Amino acid sequence: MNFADDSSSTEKHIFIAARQAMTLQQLQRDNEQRYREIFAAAGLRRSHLIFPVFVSDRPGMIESMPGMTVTPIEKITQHVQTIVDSGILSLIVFGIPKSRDRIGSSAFDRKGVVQRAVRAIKSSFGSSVNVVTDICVCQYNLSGHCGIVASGNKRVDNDATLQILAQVAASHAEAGADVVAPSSMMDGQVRAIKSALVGFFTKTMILSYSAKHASSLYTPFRSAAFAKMKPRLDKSSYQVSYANPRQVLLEIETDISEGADIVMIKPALAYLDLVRMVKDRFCGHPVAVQNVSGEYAMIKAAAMHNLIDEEEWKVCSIASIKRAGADRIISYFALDVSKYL
Ligand SMILES: NCc1[nH]cc(CCC(=O)O)c1CC(=O)O
Repeated sequence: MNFADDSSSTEKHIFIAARQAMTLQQLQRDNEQRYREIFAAAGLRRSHLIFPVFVSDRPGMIESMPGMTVTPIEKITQHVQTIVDSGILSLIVFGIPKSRDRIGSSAFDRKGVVQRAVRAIKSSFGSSVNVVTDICVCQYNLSGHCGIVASGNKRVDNDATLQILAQVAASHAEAGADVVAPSSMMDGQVRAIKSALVGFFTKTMILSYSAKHASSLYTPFRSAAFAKMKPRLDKSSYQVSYANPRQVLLEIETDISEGADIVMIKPALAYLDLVRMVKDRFCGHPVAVQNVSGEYAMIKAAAMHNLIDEEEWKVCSIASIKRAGADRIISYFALDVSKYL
């Protein structure tokens, strides 16, 4: 085509539009290539990723986490199929029960929401899907704390909670969970769960949320899971302080000695030095990292305001978690980024 001054302006516009379209396509291809290279350089594979699944009897969108949904039990198989189709074969199940009581008894009910979901997933997918379940009572009890609050005072009763956590873990293992993941930060939680599993569910692994820091970054999760309750509960009496990295090492050491197959550090991004430290100190013991709801929401919110490039930050943050040494990464972005792997 000749674009000397005498050519019509329509022709010029068509040419410019075509060039822009090509550039965009090209740009997308270049970016895709760049994201693939970032992941390859970090050594990330799909098998490192674990995708979170919220199950409930009441479905819905999660307002605080745009793009995330709560899946009703009857649609769980369909939902897991989309995850499997993306090549992600591990998921972690979070339950949102219908009702709460003082001790969180729906958490260990054989017909509880997580137990039913795990049975459904396992009966459709068998061993081709690796199912991790979150073991805690905060979604199930009246206080919203991760332990049972003794009647009469406001304190979490660590030892009374251990028995309940053991029951929850056994009920999940019985339903078919491959990995149980205690997230309540009660002292002795791994030992209590191990003794409930031993002799019955010998293949069930324990992924302990060993170093779960007290953080406002769980707020979007809590807004989803705690409905009308205060999403900003102070859990600092049992979760780790950011000011105390030595405590992280002690928690990890204790959990490994109690039998944790995998230990976890969370949140992810401001804690990656600890991941490396733990990998080095504990002879490469498997470490998982949870890229939490607030980390997801920060990227989503900034991108919605056109302040950052969402795709680039999903990719770079996940790559950095891998580079720090994480063997497993639980992330709400897992499904989105799987196309670059
Ligand atoms: N104890 C349950 C649990 N398991 C994981 C998260 C947070 C996960 C996230 O923010 O993505 C929580 C909430 C909490 O501790 O208050």
